[in-house]
Amino acid sequence: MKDSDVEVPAIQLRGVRKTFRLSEDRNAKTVLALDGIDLTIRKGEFLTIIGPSGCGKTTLLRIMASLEQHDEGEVIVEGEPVSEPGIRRAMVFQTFGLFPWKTVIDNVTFPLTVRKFPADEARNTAMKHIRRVGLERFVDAYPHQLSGGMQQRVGLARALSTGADILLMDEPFGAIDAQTRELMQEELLRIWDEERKTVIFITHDLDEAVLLADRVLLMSRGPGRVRELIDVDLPHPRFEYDVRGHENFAKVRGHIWQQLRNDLVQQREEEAS
Ligand SMILES: Nc1ncnc2c1ncn2[C@@H]1O[C@H](COP(=O)(O)OP(=O)(O)OP(=O)(O)O)[C@@H](O)[C@H]1O
Repeated sequence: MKDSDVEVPAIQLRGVRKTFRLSEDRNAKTVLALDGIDLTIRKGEFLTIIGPSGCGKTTLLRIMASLEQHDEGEVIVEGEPVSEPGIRRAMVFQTFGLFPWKTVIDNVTFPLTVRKFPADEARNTAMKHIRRVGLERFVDAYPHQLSGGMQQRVGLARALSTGADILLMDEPFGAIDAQTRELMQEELLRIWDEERKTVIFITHDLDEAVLLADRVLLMSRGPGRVRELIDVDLPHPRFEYDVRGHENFAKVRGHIWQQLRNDLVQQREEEAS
């Protein structure tokens, strides 16, 4: 086998450690948010991240996006060590991250305009993705005129428009009502099925973590570490098939819940003592 036959992973983390200082003061208290994270994410993989509140999920994702600097270790994107945000990675935030003073089309074209795309090309690319998420009737609307689910569709269209092949999603459906959330999950799975982008997706929702993922990264209670990587053996395309009724769904869900529950019980006991 030649070296070129070996697929380069989308993202590799080696020994990543991150400490936060709670104020500018050199003697201020510190929080160890992540410790010794080793992780390889395959190209085209859908990885969900779940773990107790405060275990470092967002910090980990922001480090993968180079929006946060790590203290130790290496972040390698498509074979290259990185320290700054780049066009191969796009973030989608829980709070949508839209400019309230810009229309839908201007929000979606924004990252392309910043990169000096010709106006026509930026608009055509943006329109293609706005159509894809079903918002063509709302191109001239402002974010406050849209529901939460629609605003998150704009966030998704913007991330897709950048052409990034790695989507870093921080609880993107966390602020959306339960039914819209199911629709958004279907839409995301459909897009993923068509384009096979690498998706790294934080969630607090156990069902969502299992439903969407090829693999679930279960993190341990702070300082954040990789507790377990769990393969999800469920058929595709999942949006056309009710995987919630599949025996593997219950098995994987039950296993993750057991681990999370242990962490929560332990935390309660420590707080009480
Ligand atoms: N800018 C910051 N300054 C100081 N401490 C921080 C900062 N950002 C995160 N932390 C701390 O780092 C730890 C990990 O935080 P992080 O937000 O990554 O966790 P999380 O798993 O995403 O949490 P949640 O599930 O509640 O969203 C927490 O103890 C948090 O208080």
